[in-house]
Amino acid sequence: MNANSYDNLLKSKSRLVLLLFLLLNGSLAFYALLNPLQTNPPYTLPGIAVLCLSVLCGGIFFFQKNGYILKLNISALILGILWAAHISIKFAHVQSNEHTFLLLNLFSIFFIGMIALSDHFLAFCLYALPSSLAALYLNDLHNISRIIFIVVLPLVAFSVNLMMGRRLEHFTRRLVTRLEQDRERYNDLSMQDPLTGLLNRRGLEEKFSEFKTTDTDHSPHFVVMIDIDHFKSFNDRYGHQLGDRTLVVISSVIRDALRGRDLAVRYGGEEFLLVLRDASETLAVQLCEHIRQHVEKMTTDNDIPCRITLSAGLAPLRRHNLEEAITRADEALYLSKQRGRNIVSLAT
Ligand SMILES: Nc1nc2c(ncn2[C@@H]2O[C@H](COP(=O)(O)OP(=O)(O)OP(=O)(O)O)[C@@H](O)[C@H]2O)c(=O)[nH]1
Repeated sequence: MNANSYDNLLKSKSRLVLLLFLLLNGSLAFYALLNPLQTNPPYTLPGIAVLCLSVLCGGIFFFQKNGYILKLNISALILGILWAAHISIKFAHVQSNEHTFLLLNLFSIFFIGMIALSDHFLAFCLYALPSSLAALYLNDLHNISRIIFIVVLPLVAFSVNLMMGRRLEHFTRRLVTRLEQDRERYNDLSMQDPLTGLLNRRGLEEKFSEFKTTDTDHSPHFVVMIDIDHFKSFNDRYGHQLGDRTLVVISSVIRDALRGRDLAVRYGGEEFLLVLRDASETLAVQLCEHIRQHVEKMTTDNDIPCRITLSAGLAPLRRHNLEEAITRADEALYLSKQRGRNIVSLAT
């Protein structure tokens, strides 16, 4: 669930409202044909138009994907005018109980409006206004208090409902955005090594699978394994805390040396893995050498009490086969250790 899916939810709600509105109007028009309130004439042209329009628009809008609110407002206005015309034509032939006839018709219109358009104030007004005005005009303002009561009561309920709905929507939208941000933050944190801030193994998996799907060119990539030399003795001599500090400093040297597109991972305790993207062999070796020399030259400026070195092994990444490249880089790293450490070796 994210802000986008929340918007989609609101969109599908508007679609349902539009279809429900047309269904209710079509049903009322159909019922009025079968069982007219006033049988002379049994049906009117606007009444038939309401039925045909509701069925036709319902069928068309069912398959459309956008613009539901605009369609709802336009449908509300057209159907509202047609109902007003229907009421006026029928009223001309009413012999008795004119007031009841008008009130019952108005009641039907407001009933549909309240059910289908309770979240759409403009559509409700466009729909209900023509019949209300027609009823006031036809009634010579006789029953004005009743008609106003029928009109005003829903409007008050509407305003309260709308206000609550808006607040709820605002709150939900903020909540969804906040949850989405938190999810991203926790996702980032779960991919990060807390000590060094580099990616952890989960981060490597995630970023590497992204890289695999977006990598379209066939430039060479390299995988590098880096291991701090004699780190056990360092820890034993200077303590774990200083060992941790050294890991942090070396991590920042690595981070500074890499380009934005490369990946730096704390792969094990004192072991780092790099994925160098779009890098030639020369560039990959140069980058590793730069890191090695920088660490070697680190002095007490970095609070490191003695000279510390690291060894590295690198191997080309072929066909996105990370496991194979790691194995080969590991072998090259082993070679560097065997050759006396503080060396960068390329897999043969
Ligand atoms: N301070 C600190 N030490 C760590 C951490 N993770 C691993 N280590 C230490 O790193 C040392 C790794 O030692 P070894 O694997 O024996 O290797 P080494 O002493 O570096 O020797 P070579 O790799 O052969 O040069 C161990 O003593 C671990 O305790 C950490 O997060 N902080």
